[in-house]
Amino acid sequence: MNDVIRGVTDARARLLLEDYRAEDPFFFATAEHTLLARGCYATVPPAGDLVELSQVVDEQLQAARRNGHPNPIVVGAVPFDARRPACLSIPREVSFAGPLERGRAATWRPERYEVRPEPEPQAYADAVAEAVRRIRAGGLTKVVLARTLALTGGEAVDVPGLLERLAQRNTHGYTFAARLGGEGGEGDDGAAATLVGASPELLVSRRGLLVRSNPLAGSAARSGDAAEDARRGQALLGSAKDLHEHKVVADAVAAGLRPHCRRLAAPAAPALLHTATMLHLSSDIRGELAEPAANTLRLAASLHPTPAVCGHPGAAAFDLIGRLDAFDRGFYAGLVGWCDADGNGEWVVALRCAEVQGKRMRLFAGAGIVADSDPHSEVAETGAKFRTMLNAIGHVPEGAL
Ligand SMILES: C=C(O[C@@H]1C=C(C(=O)O)C=C[C@H]1O)C(=O)O
Repeated sequence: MNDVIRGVTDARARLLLEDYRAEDPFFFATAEHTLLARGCYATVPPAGDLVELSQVVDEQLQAARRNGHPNPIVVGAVPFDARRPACLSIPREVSFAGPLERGRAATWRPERYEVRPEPEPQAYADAVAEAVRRIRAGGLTKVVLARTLALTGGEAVDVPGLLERLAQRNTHGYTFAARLGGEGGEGDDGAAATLVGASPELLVSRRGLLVRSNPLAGSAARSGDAAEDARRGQALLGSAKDLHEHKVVADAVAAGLRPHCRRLAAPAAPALLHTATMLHLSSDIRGELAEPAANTLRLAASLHPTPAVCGHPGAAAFDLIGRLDAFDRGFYAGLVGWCDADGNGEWVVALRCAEVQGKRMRLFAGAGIVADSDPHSEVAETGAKFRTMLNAIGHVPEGAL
């Protein structure tokens, strides 16, 4: 078997992106490196929850190493409801390279899609209004509600092309493509689904004893004009509603990591993070792990789902999402990433993404709801969050989404 395992190779990031094919299990690009995984050495069996899954993953990685795999890593995606089966595997070969440079705008002929909001924007606004009523009645302080756009094209979506355009436009984020095989991954047309996106949000990374998380919450759409964006950024940094929405998340992440750490540093106030389409309040939280250090997926288990995608308190928010979200989140707002046999890795929150299957694509976007949220602003915010994917598809919607 060793002759088919190439292990870590050094390759230029652009070549990895050009090499990615729709049947590959995993592609992942960050501001620091690019990773392409090929083939399947082993699939990770399901586990009861994320803590158990982190143990199963570690056992599989140690076994692969004992059996001679030169560089076993686990790659893939975990659903929002982490008790449901994840889609994780150890690939046969993995290539790492440096970061991708921002690409030239490639010329391509955008596909035409029929676009259907699910639920309708007004139904989403009604769900937000209901969440605001429940928050004001007490029992919870924040819940994240989401909606989707269902797109149908004339032919199968060109996943490598879509990934390339996402990666070129989002070099500061985390661009990914994770093949969703097995349960839930095969649709009626027989094609396997792929989760494709460009997330701005790092759930957790570990390198040696260094741990990092970068929770986001509190958002504004970018305008296309630098002066106007500066004004919106200042407004966001001064907004009591958004600062509250953010603090709930930053505090929960610090509390989740602290028991694993010897030292932990969290900023007193958030900074602004710019994506190609959005502005977010961002907290860069860093720590040094206590030994024996937990592996990255175990750290993720202490954080997921954060109030950035669920709410606070977590159990009440999770329950309310089940009642008010009009669709099944599947892998949206779950985890995407990788980890190695030494416990290092990176898991990002599966946001600004779509599940692509044959001719169909489902885009997802959510927003944090607090006591003084306005339903129509949340429709606009989720509409703006769809732009990451819509821009990469080349779809210019007529009117508001
Ligand atoms: C839920 C999403 O985004 C999350 C929610 C945010 C907010 O409510 O301000 C900001 C960033 C993300 O943590 C999404 O993009 O779908």
